[in-house]
Amino acid sequence: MSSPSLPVLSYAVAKASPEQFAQQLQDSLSTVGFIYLDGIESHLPGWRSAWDKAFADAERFFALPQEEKEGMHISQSRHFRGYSGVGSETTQGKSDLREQIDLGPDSLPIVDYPPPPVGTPSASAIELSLYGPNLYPTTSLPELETTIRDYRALCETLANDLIRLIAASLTPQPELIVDAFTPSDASRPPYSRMKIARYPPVTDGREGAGVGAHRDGGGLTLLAQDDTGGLQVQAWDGFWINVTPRPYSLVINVGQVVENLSSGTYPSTTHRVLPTPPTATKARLSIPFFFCPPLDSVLTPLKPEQLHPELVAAAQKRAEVVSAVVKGDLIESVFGRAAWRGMTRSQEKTWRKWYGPEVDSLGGPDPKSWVAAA
Ligand SMILES: O=C(O)CCC(=O)C(=O)O
Ligand SMILES: [Fe+2]
Repeated sequence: MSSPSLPVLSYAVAKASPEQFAQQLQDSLSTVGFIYLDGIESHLPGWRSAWDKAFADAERFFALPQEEKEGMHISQSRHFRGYSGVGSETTQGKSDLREQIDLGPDSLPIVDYPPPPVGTPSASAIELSLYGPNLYPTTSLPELETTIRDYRALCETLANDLIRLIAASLTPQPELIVDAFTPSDASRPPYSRMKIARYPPVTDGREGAGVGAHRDGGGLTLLAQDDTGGLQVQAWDGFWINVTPRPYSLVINVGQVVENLSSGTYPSTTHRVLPTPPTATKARLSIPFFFCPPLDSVLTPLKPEQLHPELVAAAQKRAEVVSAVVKGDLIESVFGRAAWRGMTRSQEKTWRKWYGPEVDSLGGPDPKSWVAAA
């Protein structure tokens, strides 16, 4: 018996026949919640070379001496940008066995935090402090910055296209979804984060996952992975499906923003990354891009009468989903609140250094939302 796999959709079909593609999106996103997207290069020239460059430069970055990587450590950034070593990020309270660079839209900070005393005009919401500049290895690997910017720009183009197609597959009024991703003010861009991650072979007997079971908190995740494997998706019956690598294809899933906007029609599916085994000949590399709304975006779920009727009928017949992760742990009506909680709980040390419970009652660890990973 062959093992289950994810649906494979094609960007060429999205371009040539959007209605057929919308049907495929409905079928896959209302069930398993993850797809492969093939055929990107044909409609996004430069995709393969940007992919190759991103992975080659990622490998070079991680091969730098540890002190150089630590020189751009995330704890130096009150905007949570930069490098963190193996075991320092947590998912559901457990350390992840990967090292990574956290990146986001590269902008000037737009708020001071802690805010000036009450009554001063610039007092602002704490989650807006997620906007700020990225950290790059400017002396040891200066080309990484351009590589990341180029790769990121292609992901943005693709994600803007996909969110329109996903919106059209959900509702006759797609603008109700698309508008949530559209900034009302240029200083508050879509808060699309990105990571460059390396999962080394675990040779010291350390227990744990590459990344523990979780549901993504953003809008759409566009994941590029090398040929190692290790990503698994939890099907509705609880079984884990291996997401076998496909060269130059993205693995795409919806996060809790789209789950929320779609009133649960497209659920955010639980997934995890297994630790890279000690027998692996090299580390696994992956580059997830998390397409998100601006931090001040207010999310209004679609009402049943705004959805395509066939989706409502399908949802009524659906069985209960088995998952290792509590549902809706990052659903908030203002997107930035969820982004803040997600970021501060996975990088607690950086949160304590710059903010901490005295000034911030919203962030940090949130054990109430964890359940034991299955
Ligand atoms: O590295 C991967 O394959 C997936 C990582 C992931 O799920 C995440 O960072 O949210
Ligand atoms: Fe994820």
